[in-house]
Amino acid sequence: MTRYIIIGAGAVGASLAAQFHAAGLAYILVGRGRQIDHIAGHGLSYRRPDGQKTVRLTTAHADTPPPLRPDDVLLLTVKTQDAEAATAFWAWQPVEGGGVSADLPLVTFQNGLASEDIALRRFSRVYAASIKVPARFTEIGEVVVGGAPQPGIITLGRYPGGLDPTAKSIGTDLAAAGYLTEVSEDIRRWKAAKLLHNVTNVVELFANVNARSQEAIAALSGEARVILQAAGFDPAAEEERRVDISGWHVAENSGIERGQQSTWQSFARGASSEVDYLNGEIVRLARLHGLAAPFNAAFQQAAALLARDGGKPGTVALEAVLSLAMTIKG
Ligand SMILES: NC(=O)C1=CN([C@@H]2O[C@H](COP(=O)(O)OP(=O)(O)OC[C@H]3O[C@@H](n4cnc5c(N)ncnc54)[C@H](OP(=O)(O)O)[C@@H]3O)[C@@H](O)[C@H]2O)C=CC1
Ligand SMILES: CC(C)(CO)C(=O)C(=O)O
Repeated sequence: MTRYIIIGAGAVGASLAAQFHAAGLAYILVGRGRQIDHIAGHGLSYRRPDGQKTVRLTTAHADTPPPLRPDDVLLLTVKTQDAEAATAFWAWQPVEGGGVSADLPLVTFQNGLASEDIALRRFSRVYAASIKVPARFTEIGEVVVGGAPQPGIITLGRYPGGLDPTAKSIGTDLAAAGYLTEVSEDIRRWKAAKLLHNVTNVVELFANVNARSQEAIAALSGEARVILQAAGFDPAAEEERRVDISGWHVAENSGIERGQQSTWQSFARGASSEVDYLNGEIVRLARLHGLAAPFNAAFQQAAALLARDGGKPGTVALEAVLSLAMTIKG
């Protein structure tokens, strides 16, 4: 039986572990700091629209990784800025019976386009997942997932392209764990499509009036689409989905608040920022292709300064960032 090593015990990783636990799939949740100590000692408080449970998960601390087996699959659920260190560590662990973990399958769950290439530097079999899972981790020991009736939607494929029996088998297990799951031969298109949304996460960091917030969202996403297409990406369209998601929604009063997506959560927790891999990915592609991405560059810069100064969401005005965009040339 496949055993899943889930690396990162935050919003996505701890909720995956709770879903695997309920489905009877074999897994170990590996985390660090107070979060994994709390989950190991007291269980995970897991809130879903139908109620809250304390789940006693199988855990390990990142400093004392479990011995790996040949049938393990690694699920990378850290943020992109931690993917380099995490894959450097996890690639070279011994595997029972011989070999190193770089030959085990590894699935990247990050938003953005960077983590697959980071993983491919060391892992020979990389699978990418594009996930729409409204999850929240802002309090130690607690994770909320507001998707209903299923926790969320996962699209998965071999990176950079294709499908193989391992991708299909991971997809089957994710479906058994309750996710609306689809496998894709061209996962890069789904990752690019998701980035069109995630470049707008950054808007939630700034104090705004609603009208200007919509203007910022449209500018960031529109600019990202132009740059991605110029860089050769062909973002997938929602209508291409083969899995029926028409009944899926984010439940009211589920603990998932509008305007508090994953980037906001990191700033609220005082954790590091993923913005350089979201808006920064668009800026990087623009520069590679001789184009300008002033909106993504301005929001990237404003978010970086907020992080540098330890600022909380809502302490800088959105108008100031929109004005900065008008001054940026490249
Ligand atoms: N939250 C959401 O709703 C969604 C998130 N995503 C994406 O999923 C990815 C994960 O996000 P999310 O779950 O929100 O992130 P979180 O910050 O909630 O969780 C990541 C966890 O990984 C831990 N971590 C970092 N490095 C290591 C390591 N080397 N070993 C063990 N643990 C480690 C972090 O610890 P520490 O706190 O100490 O840094 C943190 O607890 C991101 O790319 C995000 O954009 C996608 C869709 C939805
Ligand atoms: C799925 C979604 C939109 C959840 O809010 C997300 O990607 C995020 O929080 O970054």
